[in-house]
Amino acid sequence: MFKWFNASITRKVSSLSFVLLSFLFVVILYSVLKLQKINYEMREVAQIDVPLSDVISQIELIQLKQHLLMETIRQQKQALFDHPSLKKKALLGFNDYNRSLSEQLVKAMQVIQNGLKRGGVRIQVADHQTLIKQIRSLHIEREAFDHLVNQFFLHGDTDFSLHWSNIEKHCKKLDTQSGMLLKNIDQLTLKASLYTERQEQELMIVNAILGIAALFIGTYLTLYIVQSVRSRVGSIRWKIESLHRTLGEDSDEVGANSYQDLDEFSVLEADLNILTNRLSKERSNRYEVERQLIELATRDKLTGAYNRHKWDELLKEELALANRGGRFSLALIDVDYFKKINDMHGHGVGDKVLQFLVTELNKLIRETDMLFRIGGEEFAILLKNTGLDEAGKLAEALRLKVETFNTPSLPRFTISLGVTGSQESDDQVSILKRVDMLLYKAKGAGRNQVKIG
Ligand SMILES: Nc1nc2c(ncn2[C@@H]2O[C@H](COP(=O)(O)OP(=O)(O)OP(=O)(O)O)[C@@H](O)[C@H]2O)c(=O)[nH]1
Repeated sequence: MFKWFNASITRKVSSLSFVLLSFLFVVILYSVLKLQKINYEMREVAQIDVPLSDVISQIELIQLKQHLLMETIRQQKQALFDHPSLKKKALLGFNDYNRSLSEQLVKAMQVIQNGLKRGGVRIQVADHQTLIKQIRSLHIEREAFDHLVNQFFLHGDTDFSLHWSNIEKHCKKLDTQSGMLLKNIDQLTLKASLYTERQEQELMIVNAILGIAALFIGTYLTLYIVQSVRSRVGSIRWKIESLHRTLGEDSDEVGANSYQDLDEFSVLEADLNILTNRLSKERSNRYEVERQLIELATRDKLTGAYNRHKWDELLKEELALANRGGRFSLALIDVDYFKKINDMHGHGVGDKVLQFLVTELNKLIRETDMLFRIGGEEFAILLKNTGLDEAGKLAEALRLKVETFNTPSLPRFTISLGVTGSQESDDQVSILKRVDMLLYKAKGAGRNQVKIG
């Protein structure tokens, strides 16, 4: 039982259905067996007790007729023998009585014997057997009475009183015996119907008990499952709400009253949908923030060019690739007389010059080339997979572009460039030293120049 409480909802529902179906099965099985039994008993009542009841009423009628006949003879006395028509009528009445009683007794005997033979008598077999004995003895008495009646009609005219008193005595005896037989048959019929009634009541009580037990168990288990589903759904919803609170704003979307028409699982589904949407929004926001942080960490604030940190990192990577057979070129760029620009036009204008320079350089370089600000007014371009000639041409184009630009809001200026290509066994120090030297040479040669080497 303890294990059951910890089982999954599916197992609980299955076991609940199993218990209820078992109950139903027991109720059906019990009802079928009991109804079969009742059916047999009803058949017994129909095949034995009903015909016997018919015999009872017939015998009662025969006896009534017989009493009337006896009363008539009692009044006629000796005169019976004086009138042949009266005698004949009386004789016919006795014969009819004898024949009818005999017929009914035979009929009763056959009904009981047939019932016993077919196994139809299931209730009070012994009582039925006693009935057979009583019928037999009544038969014997009836035959004896028949004999007395014959004697009466042969010798009654000579000694009416003697013969008639014998008939009266025997008739009473017959009355008593048939009365007892009728009473026994009556009781037996009553007992059989009471017994059948008891069986029906028993069936109803047992079915009611089983039904109530099934209802009780079913209701209890259903309530338990409903309660546990509701409490689990409630607990999951509470966790979702706390998660929303942890995430911050928008938490009022959960637990809204607009769920009134939905069931628990639909509400939970709706909550989860909101949470999923929120989490995916949060994830995209996080990616965006991360992207911005990376940008901030790798870009120069003033010009937007890559910063010194990124420069060191990428230069190292390119050197490693070059050492495995790749190639790249470097251009080192410095604004000529930048101090003078600052001094003459102010630091703000100097900043704008730097921003303008970066914008223009970015327009000319390729997508794979990268522009870095590596000092105050000093920049570098990393030209991936580019030979020295090509890099030299690009440097010259850059120099020319700057020299010839004409923007009214900015003072004119020039740049000097040193350009070198990656060489075997180059490292960070050697390549930087070489390109720095070239830039120095360009400066030394009068500035606004490109030195390649
Ligand atoms: N406006 C501005 N000026 C800067 C910035 N960073 C450095 N500088 C200035 O750039 C100037 C560099 O001057 P120098 O090193 O003498 O070089 P130069 O005047 O360009 O002379 P040459 O390089 O020899 O042609 C300094 O005055 C710095 O203050 C910056 O972010 N904005």
